[in-house]
Amino acid sequence: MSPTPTTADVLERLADVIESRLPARGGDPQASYVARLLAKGPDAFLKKVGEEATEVVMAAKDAEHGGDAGQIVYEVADLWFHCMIALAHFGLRPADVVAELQRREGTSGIEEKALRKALNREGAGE
Ligand SMILES: N=c1c2ncn([C@@H]3O[C@H](COP(=O)(O)OP(=O)(O)OP(=O)(O)O)[C@@H](O)[C@H]3O)c2ncn1[C@@H]1O[C@H](COP(=O)(O)O)[C@@H](O)[C@H]1O
Repeated sequence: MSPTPTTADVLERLADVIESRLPARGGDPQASYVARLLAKGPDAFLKKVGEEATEVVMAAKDAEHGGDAGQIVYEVADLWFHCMIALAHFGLRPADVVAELQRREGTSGIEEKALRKALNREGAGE
């Protein structure tokens, strides 16, 4: 029996497939949705990122009013997928995002925001 794939396995495998669709890797826009978006360039896939983010918001608002929470999963999957296309275009991997989240682990958002404000004030010579 094959082991259950971890979240990281699935993201890494998808990132490999997306990378294989890059124009520099010979991705075929006739045969692949990812290759088609990558060939069109950043405006095309960034537009999709914006649209999918809006769809996540709409699904969450629906769920708040008694709609199906499963729809949020569906829309977040679309959003992550299109974000991964953007990452691939810029030579980045899901592991880079995970590393950034790991770096933030244990730092309260409130603390981090206060530190950022203090640094900005210092930078402005206040
Ligand atoms: N995870 C996905 C995935 N999620 C969503 N989509 C596609 O994303 C597209 C956009 O979704 P929308 O809901 O916005 O659909 P739409 O409004 O018809 O799209 P547009 O006309 O605006 O482009 C749809 O065509 C979906 O099929 C995906 N297409 C591919 N993958 C993965 O990427 C791999 C490579 O795909 P290809 O490059 O197409 O072979 C696949 O094997 C999958 O693992």
